[in-house]
Parts: sequence; C-alpha cells; structure tokens
Amino acid sequence: MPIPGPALRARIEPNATAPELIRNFCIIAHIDHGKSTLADRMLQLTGVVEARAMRAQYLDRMDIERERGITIKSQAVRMPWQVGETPYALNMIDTPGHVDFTYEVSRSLAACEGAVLLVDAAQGIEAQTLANLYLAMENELEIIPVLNKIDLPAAQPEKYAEEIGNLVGVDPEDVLRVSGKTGMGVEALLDKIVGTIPAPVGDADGAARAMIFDSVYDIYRGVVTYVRVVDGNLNPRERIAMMSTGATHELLEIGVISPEPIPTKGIGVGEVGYLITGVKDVRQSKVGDTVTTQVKPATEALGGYEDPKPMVFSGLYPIDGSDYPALRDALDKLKLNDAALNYEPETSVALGFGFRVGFLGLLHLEIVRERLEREFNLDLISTAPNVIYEVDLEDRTTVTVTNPSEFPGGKIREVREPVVRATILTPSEFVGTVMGLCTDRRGTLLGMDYLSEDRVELRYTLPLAEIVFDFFDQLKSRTRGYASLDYETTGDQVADLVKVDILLQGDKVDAFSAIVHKDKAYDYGVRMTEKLKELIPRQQFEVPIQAAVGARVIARETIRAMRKDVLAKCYGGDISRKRKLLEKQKEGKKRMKTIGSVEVPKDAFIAALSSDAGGGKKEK
Ligand SMILES: Nc1nc2c(ncn2[C@@H]2O[C@H](COP(=O)(O)OP(=O)(O)OP(=O)(O)O)[C@@H](O)[C@H]2O)c(=O)[nH]1
Repeated sequence: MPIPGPALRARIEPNATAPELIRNFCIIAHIDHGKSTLADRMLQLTGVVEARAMRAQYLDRMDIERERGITIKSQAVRMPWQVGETPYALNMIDTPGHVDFTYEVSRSLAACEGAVLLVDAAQGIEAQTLANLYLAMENELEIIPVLNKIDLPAAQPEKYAEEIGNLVGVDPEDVLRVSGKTGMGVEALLDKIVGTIPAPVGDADGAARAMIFDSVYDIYRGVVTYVRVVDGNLNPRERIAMMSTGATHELLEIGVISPEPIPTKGIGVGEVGYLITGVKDVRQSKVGDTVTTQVKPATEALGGYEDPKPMVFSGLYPIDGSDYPALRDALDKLKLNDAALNYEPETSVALGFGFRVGFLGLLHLEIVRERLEREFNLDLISTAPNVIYEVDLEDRTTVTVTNPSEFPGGKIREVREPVVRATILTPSEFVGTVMGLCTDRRGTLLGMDYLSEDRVELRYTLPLAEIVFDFFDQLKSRTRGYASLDYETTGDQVADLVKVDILLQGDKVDAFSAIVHKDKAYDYGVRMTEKLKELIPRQQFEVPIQAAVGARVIARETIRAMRKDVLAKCYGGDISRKRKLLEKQKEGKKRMKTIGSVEVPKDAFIAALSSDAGGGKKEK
C-alpha cells in the first residue's frame, strides 16, 4: 500500500495536534456486526485510503483474520475530518470482537474518550454487545449507539433502536442508522463523533505518560508499539522508559498511522501514534504498560495494566518427533508477536516431546495452531484443552494441574476448578433449551432479564472446563445460531473431579487422559471408548480400548484385527496399482501417530472429544 503523496500528507498532518481538534474513539460490537467494514468505509470517506486501494476489511492484516473474517489484532488509524471550516484528527481503533481478546479491547477503550457501539440491525443486541458496552461504561466513554447493515432486507431498525435506546438510555430516534457496506449514514456518524465525543485532556507540560494499547512484531522494524499520549509529549531520539519493568530504549521513530506509518516530529497530549525502538520481543513492550521518558520520568503509571493470563492449556506435539526443534523455533517466533502466548516443554509417554501451551481461550488456541501449521509447515497434534486445577492432598500439599497426567494419585482432600460468570442472550423460545445445556454443564443460574418481549439475558456461573471446548457450538446449534455468549473468570470452586485414563492394549495413553466430574466419568468413558473405536483404524491385531478411574475399568471396546494385507488382492496384478496402494498407505501413515504398536490418527486426540465434549452426559 503506497504511503500517501504530499497532497494527502498535508491533509493528514494538519495543526490538529491541538487536543481540542482530536477525537479518539473505537468501534465496539458483537462478532460480525460490521466493525471492520465500517472502518473501511470511514477510511474511504476521509480519503485516507482511496477506493481503488481498498481491500475489504483493510485493517485486518493477518491472513487468518481475513480468511476467518474476524478481527484479532486491534489497529489504530488517524483520519482527517472537516466539520465546517475546522479540520479535526479522528483516531479510530478497530477492536477484536472475540471474548478471547477482552483484555485487548479494554486497553483500546482506555485509549479513547468515546465508543461507537455498533449493532447489526438484523440481529439486535448480542452478548458481546453488552460485554463491550459494560467495558466502555467502566472506562466512562461517551457512547454513540449505531444500527448497522440497514441495507439488509431483514433489518428491523425501529425494533432494535427501541432495544438499544432502553439499554443505553437514549431516545430511539437518536440511534444512528448506517450501512458500512453502502456508506449510507457514515458521514453523519463522523460528524456525530466530532460533535459528541469530548476532546482528550491532559497536562501538556507534565512528565510524559503514554499508554500502550497494542504491540505488534514486524519482521523488518522489530516491535511497533501503539500508544495514546495522556500527558506531556514523546519525541524522536529521546530515551523512553517502560514503567512496568524500568527498561529504557532509544526512540528510533515516532509517528501516526494513516493507514500506514507516517513519521512525525513527535506526538503530544491526546495523540494516538506508534513508536519504534528496535526491540525484537513484544514482551518488552507490553499492552497496558505506561511509557515515560528517561530524562523527565513520570512518578505514577496509568492504571489498568495486567499481564495477560492463560485460561486454557493444551499439549502441542509434532507428529514427527524430529520436528520438535522446528516447533520450538516456531513458538519462539510467534511469541515475538503474541504477548499472551505461554509455553513450556512437556513430555508425553504417548506423544514424545512437545509443549504445554497456555492460551487466552479456544479461538486463540486455534489461531496459534493454524499459524504453526500454515506459516511453519508443521504437522501437529493438540491434546484436548485443559483448565488449571488446584488439588489439595491429605498431606497438606497442593498440586497445580494444567495437564491431566499431572493429576495426583494420592489421597486427595479437595479439588478446585476455575469458574466463569457467563452472559447468554437468546430469543425467549430457547430459554428452556439453554437452561438445560447450562445445567448439564454444572451451571448455576444467577438471574435472567427480558431485554424486550422476545429477547432474554441469562446469567450463569459455569465451570470454565465445561465451556472451553464445545459449549459455544452446542449453544449455537441448539438455538439455531440465535444465542450469543460472553464470559469472564470470577474465581474458583470446589468440585468432585476425577481423572479418567484411556488404555490402548492395556497401556495408559496420557494424551487421552481427562479430568471430569465424578458423576460424568462413566458417560465420558463410554463415549471415549466408542469414539476411539470409530476413529482408530483396524490394525493387524486386536486392540482393546479401556477407560479407567485409577485401577477401576469403567468402559471398554475392542477393535477387531484387520483380516488381510492391503496388497493381498493385487499379487501378480499390475505394478502401478500395487504402487498406488502403497503410496496411499504411506500417505495415510503421515497423519498417524504410533502409540505403542497402535497407529492413531492425529485428529483422534481432539475428534474423540467432539460433538459433546467436556464430560457432559450423552447429549441428545
Ligand atoms: N449487508 C451488509 N453487510 C455488512 C455490512 N457491514 C458488514 N457486513 C458484512 O458482515 C460480515 C462481518 O463484517 P465485519 O466487518 O467483518 O464484522 P466485524 O464486526 O469486523 O467482525 P469481527 O472482526 O469478526 O468481529 C461481512 O460479511 C461483511 O461483509 C453492512 O452494512 N451491510
């Protein structure tokens, strides 16, 4: 994408560094409600990206984001906008809409004074609409409610304007109606942003303080750090300090993004821009941290900083053991660009050398796994996702378990599991179905409210282990896609949990072990042995499959031996057919992991848990 020419650059570099001419806002919404498309349209309307250069969802740079149509990394971009004779600089932050990335959303919100709350006019308010609205209100942002996709025949603007008006406390007539796709209403929205969102305030003469709200590794420039300046200013060539660690770096470049990096002479109060210091690891430039200057350091950091904490763990193993060094190097590279990625070496009896990797959630797990396979050409096995358990033993010691194989065998006094507070929005017709699913996943109803005559908000406490795998898929499939989910961790609870082991030919396969509630152990054992019987191909010998709790076998299946050699029917036949069969067999072996003497398909480790995982009863 070419850097804008002098004419455009002149418009982008107005004297809008004055805080009263700056508006910092973000776009927040439920997944797929149109944030990125609206951002595209704003880029075009403000002339920052000419129509011919526009690719749909311009700001979603990662391939996976574009293929999956979801925004993962927040992007900040500065847009010039004139109201009357006055030129303004609008700093827009397009935020991730997925529950895995709530921390990043919260840091983007902290960099703004206002938020465009976008609601799909054909869907209405969803769970993440509420979650992001509450986050924006916690940050005391000015909210501009907007109905999007009003070009859709299924749009019901009157109905949902009423819903949003009740929620945000504005007259439904004041809810803007736009179409990110056609551009209708977007100019009026830009004017409303200037007229409604307050200008940033700060102490221009104070010690510099800037909040990091994104940090991206670039293979050519090293880490590009996105900041919002609250006090003072930052200038090229001065030394800056990270307040969470005290580390200092020389500022090699500073500028604004519009939509590509444009170096400037510095950024001051209220400005949103980027810093390049030459560091190579995003961990040296943490989202939520405060940047100050070494020469005149601030005494107090800006609030809200947290180290990202992994919520879900999974084992990652190369199918081919000789790929272990390549997997380690690939994780080291991904870590440069993903501050939330945690991993450490792990050994499995069944799978060999691998890593126990911590993720923010299931989408984060899938994205990392896809990137490892696609960008580093690795063939991987990932074991079922686990949460962190705390196990108190009779001898007063406590074991932290992130891998079922670490679950202690001794006398257990108490097991604690993480729980979340879940918000589910559903049409009223599915309330019973949703309550049944939550009860089955050991949920406790906290309350329910009718948002309108046919939309209900349900609030549950649920064990994290019961939702990390396929709760969301089950929720969607049982409500014909209409229900939506958001959750946040709220601590832990004591639970009666046991470890269920799976044995192949009498040998325990640690990669298949799982920690489930005692009441669900039998169902889980039956389902896993049945599933594995389906997934593991017949071998030259009989393969007994057992599920056991400790020494007690609770379920078993047997895979009968294969009667004949694949080549049996083509002895004496044409050589090409024989070669094709052997090729096919070799191809098939690449996707297999040999455990003991049994060949297990790599997907068996996840597929075995599919359809109704999480130890739930056999669901209808
Ligand atoms: N008809 C119509 N479709 C739209 C409009 N805005 C977005 N879409 C479509 O809705 C889908 C989601 O749009 P995105 O802009 O990716 O939504 P998003 O909120 O950024 O999605 P996430 O980044 O995953 O949260 C895409 O297929 C868009 O083409 C609109 O105004 N009208």
